[in-house]
Amino acid sequence: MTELTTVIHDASEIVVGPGTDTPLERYENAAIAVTDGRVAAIGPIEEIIDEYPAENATHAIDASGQSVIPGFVDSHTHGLFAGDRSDEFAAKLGGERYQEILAEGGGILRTVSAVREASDDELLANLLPHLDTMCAHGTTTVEIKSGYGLDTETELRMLDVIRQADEQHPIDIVPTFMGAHAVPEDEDAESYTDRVIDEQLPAVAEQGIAEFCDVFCEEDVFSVEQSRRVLEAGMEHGLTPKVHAEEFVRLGGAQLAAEMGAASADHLLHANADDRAALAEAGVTPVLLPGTAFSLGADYADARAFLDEGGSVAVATDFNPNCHSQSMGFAIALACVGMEMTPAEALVAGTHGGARALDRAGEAGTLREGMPADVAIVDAPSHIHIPYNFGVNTVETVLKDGEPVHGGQR
Ligand SMILES: N=CN[C@@H](CCC(=O)O)C(=O)O
Ligand SMILES: [Zn+2]
Repeated sequence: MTELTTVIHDASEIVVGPGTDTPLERYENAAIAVTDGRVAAIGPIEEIIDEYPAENATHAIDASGQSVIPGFVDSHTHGLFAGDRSDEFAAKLGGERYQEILAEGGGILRTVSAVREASDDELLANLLPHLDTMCAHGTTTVEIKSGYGLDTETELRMLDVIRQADEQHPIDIVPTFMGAHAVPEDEDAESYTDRVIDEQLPAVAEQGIAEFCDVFCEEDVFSVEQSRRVLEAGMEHGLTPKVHAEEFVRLGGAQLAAEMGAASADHLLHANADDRAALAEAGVTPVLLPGTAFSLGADYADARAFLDEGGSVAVATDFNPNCHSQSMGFAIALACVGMEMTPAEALVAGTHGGARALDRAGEAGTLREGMPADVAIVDAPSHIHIPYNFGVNTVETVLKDGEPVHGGQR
């Protein structure tokens, strides 16, 4: 028998997702009914409430004065880590460069040491509170990468902890293998690339615990050719490619992502018009990470060019020890103020765009009929308040598959 899980009624606004002629399809004075965890009906309240009376629902939520949006899909994080690199944040403010810190064995390599020393239980205990914070800020699906192990044992441990967290926490977690995140201190990039391909990838594939394979295609990290070899090997093992591309210099990662039909190319601070055209042509989702530019003090990616040239983008947090924010609301505020996106464009990029970057456009990021009812309720009358009220969490209640997982009913 169908269960009327939830009815959210009297919302000032309900955001469905991207519109056909408008950036955002939305209803005012609206309601949404959820049966068996999925959106059964959404629209103006008078069209919904007769068929789905709130009093018949397990959860009836009065959202008057509030904006109901799809849960955020945070499509790029390195959210599983150990240690504390806040001192590097201060050093960067004092003029040190990210690449210098990495070349001296800090940065990613410092987190690698901390992760190798941490037990599985400690890693899980680190991750779960971050997931709670993400959830409290409206994220209902998050991608998390490995890549702080850089050896087979620790990469597998990271992916297994990500799997455990996915089982224990209501947020959906999408696992990405990123053995090619940095070159270990005692190795050269070429021989380490061989080890990623010959040792790590087969072990990851055998365990079936990753969906994507990502690589840091960057000057002094992995060359385009090394990145190509890793991603091709990943594809042979059934992992969909993703690329960290053009973050510090324009090396060719975006063109590689286009050539390989990657799910996404991420960062893109130095991408040019040829790169944008190649990504659009190949249907690769550009994932823009304004929090990274903010924390590095770097210039933002040219979101306007991506959008004005007819493409679409995702916006994600890039939560990691170098970019320490779990908040999609803050990423959206930066997307608006730093990258000149409209609040509607930024919201779509943080929901539907993120779902596209994770090959989940049919399962997350919009509130159309039949979709899982992953919902964030913003305690303000419109989605514009998310970036307008920057630095503040405007999300009051979060539902996953129609069930409240954060906040309360009024
Ligand atoms: N740029 C490479 N990787 C991460 C940073 C990871 C770290 O510094 O720990 C990123 O996407 O921003
Ligand atoms: Zn990253």
